[in-house]
Amino acid sequence: MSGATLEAYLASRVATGDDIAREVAAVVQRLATAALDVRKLVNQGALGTAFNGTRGGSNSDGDLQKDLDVVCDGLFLSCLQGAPVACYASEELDNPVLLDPNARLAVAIDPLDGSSNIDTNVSVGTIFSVLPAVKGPGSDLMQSFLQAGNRQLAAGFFLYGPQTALVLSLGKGTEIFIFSSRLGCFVQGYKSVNIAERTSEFAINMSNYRHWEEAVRLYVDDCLAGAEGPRERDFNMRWIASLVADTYRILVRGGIFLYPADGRKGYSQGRLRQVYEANPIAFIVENAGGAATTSVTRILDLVPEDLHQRVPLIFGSRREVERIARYHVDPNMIGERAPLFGKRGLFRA
Ligand SMILES: O=P(O)(O)OC[C@H]1O[C@](O)(COP(=O)(O)O)[C@@H](O)[C@@H]1O
Ligand SMILES: [Mg+2]
Ligand SMILES: [Mg+2]
Repeated sequence: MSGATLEAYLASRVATGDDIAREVAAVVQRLATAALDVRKLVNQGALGTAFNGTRGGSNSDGDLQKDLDVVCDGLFLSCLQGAPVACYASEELDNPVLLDPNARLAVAIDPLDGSSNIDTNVSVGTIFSVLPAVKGPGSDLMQSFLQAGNRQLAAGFFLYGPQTALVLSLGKGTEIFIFSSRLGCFVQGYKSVNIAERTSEFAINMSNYRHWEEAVRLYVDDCLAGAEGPRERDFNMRWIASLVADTYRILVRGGIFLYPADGRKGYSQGRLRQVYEANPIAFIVENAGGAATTSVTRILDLVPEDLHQRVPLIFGSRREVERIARYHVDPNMIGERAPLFGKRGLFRA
């Protein structure tokens, strides 16, 4: 269904779905409307009022909050007033907010992902996850967000880049919509996304090399060794430091992304947050034929214990994700490099 507007796409999905599908579609529409307001703010750059400031505050994760982080959070929260959403959780808020106690959905958001990049005019985005709200005696708002990612009903992200895009999965495939300023709405830009199984491109923040565990270092060493190494081909590297932009690239041309745990203080579980970053990205990636793990465990099977919990995140081309798992569990992939070089060749992807 390439070329369909977001509205037509959602209507076609609602026609074959149930009531909850209709409610999810309504939420996506509202988020899309708020995203266009965010797009305007991002486009204004330093000429706008919400752009350059930092409130001097930090969110519950200790990250410095930019004014734009907080403004975007407010826009998404207010667009969900009156929507079929029971509760809202955000990177920028310590605790979830109650919206409609009778509603059946919960929405978790990273209102502005990659916000450390906004001053440098690099693409940033908004990541969202839609879950069934947990109801019942004794349940509190937090429980709706402490569900495994495999319970998600929908996930997506908006990318405010050279094109404003919406990447969306309702659980059967992943679609990319691009904002058409001519039509004033999102229009499907590609046929359903399918991440190439194999890749020769990796994305990782190389400056953390000395902090990684050995398995990650060896994997990257083997990529860097290129045609002369055990992979017998050259690898390219990209790191935008904006999860949404790195994910978009991988969806469009394949690749592998790693934000592993490392030895720095506060990074024993990596950097990215499970509920509103890793889970929605993993849902999108799996629905596009890729894989997402902590290195060995599937992200979508993990039950978060805390709203702002971090998790190591590795995702992208399926064969490459599987290969990285082997560096963590297969002794033949680790150990003395020289004698095992030939042996590791047995595992060439
Ligand atoms: O600066 P680092 O350590 O490379 O981390 C970059 C990562 O941090 C993030 O910016 C974290 O997201 P926020 O900007 O929402 O805090 C990701 O988008 C990106 O992948
Ligand atoms: Mg983020
Ligand atoms: Mg953010």
